[in-house]
Amino acid sequence: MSTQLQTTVPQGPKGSLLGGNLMAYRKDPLGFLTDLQKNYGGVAKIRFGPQTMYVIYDPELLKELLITKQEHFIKLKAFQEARLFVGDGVATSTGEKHKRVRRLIQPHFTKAHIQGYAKQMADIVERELDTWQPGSSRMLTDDISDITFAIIARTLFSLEGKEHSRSIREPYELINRMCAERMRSLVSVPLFVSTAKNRAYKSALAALDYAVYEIINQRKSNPETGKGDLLSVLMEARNDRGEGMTDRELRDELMIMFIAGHETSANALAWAFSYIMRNPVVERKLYEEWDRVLQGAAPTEVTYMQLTYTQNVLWEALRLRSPSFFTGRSAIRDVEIGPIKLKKGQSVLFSPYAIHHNPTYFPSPLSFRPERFENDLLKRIPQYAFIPFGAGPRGCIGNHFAMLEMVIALCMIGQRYRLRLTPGHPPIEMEPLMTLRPKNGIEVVVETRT
Ligand code: HEM
Repeated sequence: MSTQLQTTVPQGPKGSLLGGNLMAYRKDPLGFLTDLQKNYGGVAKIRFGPQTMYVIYDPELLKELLITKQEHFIKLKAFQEARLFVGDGVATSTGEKHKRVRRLIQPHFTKAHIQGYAKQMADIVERELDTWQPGSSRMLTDDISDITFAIIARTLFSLEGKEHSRSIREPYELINRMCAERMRSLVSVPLFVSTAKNRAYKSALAALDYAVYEIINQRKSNPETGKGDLLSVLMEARNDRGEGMTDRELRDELMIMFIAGHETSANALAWAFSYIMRNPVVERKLYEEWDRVLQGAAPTEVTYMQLTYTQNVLWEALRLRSPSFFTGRSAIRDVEIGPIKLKKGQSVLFSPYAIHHNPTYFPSPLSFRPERFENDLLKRIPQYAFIPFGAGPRGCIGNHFAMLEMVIALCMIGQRYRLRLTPGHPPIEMEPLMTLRPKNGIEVVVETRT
């Protein structure tokens, strides 16, 4: 496998006459993206229908794409499909609009600011755990999504209670599935055509809109609630002409925060537990660290720093099961990335999932070994060889937030309960939708930790 900056003209698998490589991708997206790296090295050329694209694995080429030449690109055109429901918020917008909103919300995501959320995060986890009964079985994936959703709702938007979680997460389930399906199709039936699927999709979209506009309207009638939170910052912001955001713009920013902010962390945590439950040695080391560092207390922004093994467990779960398993960029003008000569409009994909399976940087890539992150692994491998949160000006704004909440939730669940897969649980398979989630969820039996 190539680890040098690739200079030869990119090659790729031969596909079918009409669809190119799309069928192979649709059949097994993760296998397809991983095999390309094995077979073609640092960059591969593929074709989805009429569109020729490139998939980058080489860390140096990634640096060009995401950092040094990033101004020549916008977010992947295929994500237009996601725009139907997330709209034009910070994760999908381009140019000046993106820069303005990112600048506006960035202060809420600095390490220093995030630390102030630790107590609220811990309170939310505690409240959830109080409802768990030892000996009962639970759908862990749902519980964790409830926790990460409640954390976003409380810390960024000062919202309490579970009704927001239900009113947003339920319609999102269907939208997530359909959106992923539509993104993988060469041709989707336009939404204005009244098919049963389209009707279900549109009604889920309407439910999602209703829930988010309700939150905005409630805040408008009670502007004093949540002073200084992200919602108030968005509502008080004014552009150069002194104009505030429209309701639609507010809706788009809230939607992206709810979706990007809860699902990714929930999946990463669920994957982490799936590995811990199957690795008694890892579990013992975690217990040892929690007992030593926390001595029964909830993690805080201070003890977080000392929970290094816990962080490594999460890094390793993020490596093996990167929730954001693929993403990409589309060129807004002709541009070269290493050996790739891109025409305006052409797209480049990259897959954190596949990149993290490169044995050059991660020997025995399929093994769950948190210890590999010890002794500053991330300083010993190329900078863009490990990118669960992406990189550059379009990299994840919530990376510190996510790490803090995941450490807090992992510790607090594990301090109180030992989780076991329910007897006869089927193997946990991966389901690559908008993010990489455990297919059919993970059901566990909750045992009191002795
Ligand atoms: C384990 C958890 C998370 C993972 C793995 C993750 C991963 C990512 C990745 C890979 C990107 C960049 C996509 C690209 O380059 O095309 C991204 C962007 C983004 N993430 Fe996260 N994320 C996580 C948690 C969060 C949280 C907690 C929030 C908010 C509280 C958040 C908000 C965002 C936003 C707004 C963007 C778009 C940034 C922009 O385009 O300027 N993420 N995330």
